[in-house]
Amino acid sequence: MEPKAARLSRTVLTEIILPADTNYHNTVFGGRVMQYIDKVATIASMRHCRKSVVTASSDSLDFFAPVKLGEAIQLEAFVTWTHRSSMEVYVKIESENLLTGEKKHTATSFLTFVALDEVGQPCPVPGIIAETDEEKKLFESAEARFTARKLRKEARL
Ligand SMILES: CC(=O)SCCNC(=O)CCNC(=O)[C@H](O)C(C)(C)COP(=O)(O)OP(=O)(O)OC[C@H]1O[C@@H](n2cnc3c(N)ncnc32)[C@H](O)[C@@H]1OP(=O)(O)O
Repeated sequence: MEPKAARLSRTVLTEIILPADTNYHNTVFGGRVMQYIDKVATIASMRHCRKSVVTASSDSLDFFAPVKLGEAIQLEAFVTWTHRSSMEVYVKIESENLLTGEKKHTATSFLTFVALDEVGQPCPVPGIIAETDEEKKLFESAEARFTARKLRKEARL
């Protein structure tokens, strides 16, 4: 199977934060951000493998700054690395004050998706070609994160 460029999986999701998305601080619910993350990362992983996928795991989600009511939230995702059937997806999240244009780095997350065949079994996915400095840095460090996840899974059994 031919490897594919990471850029081909790049996916951007932009939303405006409305009252129904907020907590009593008038900032976005963490759970809503997690929903957006899963959505954008699902699309990125499906763009890479062109198969059905499931979310296998989500690593730690680090919030650096809140997103306020009326601001835009933008999530950018791409596949950083693959193993046999699994794909690591990196998601970078920014907020934007739509009146001033000020942008803030809000959160980052790593998730793992697994491609499934027609009978729901994990199936092979293409490798990744990392081109930009960011893609190369994440590609080179991905195997260590994969190993850490495996150890975490084994420790849970
Ligand atoms: C679309 C949605 O809404 S998804 C909703 C939420 N997600 C789900 O319901 C998924 C539930 N989990 C599952 O279906 C299964 O555990 C699967 C498909 C993720 C893995 O199935 P398993 O029987 O464990 O398969 P297997 O041991 O062969 O592993 C398959 C791959 O999954 C990876 N994997 C399995 N569990 C995890 C995990 N917790 N974290 C990261 N990767 C994992 C393995 O490393 C392996 O990767 P590789 O093929 O690249 O080496």
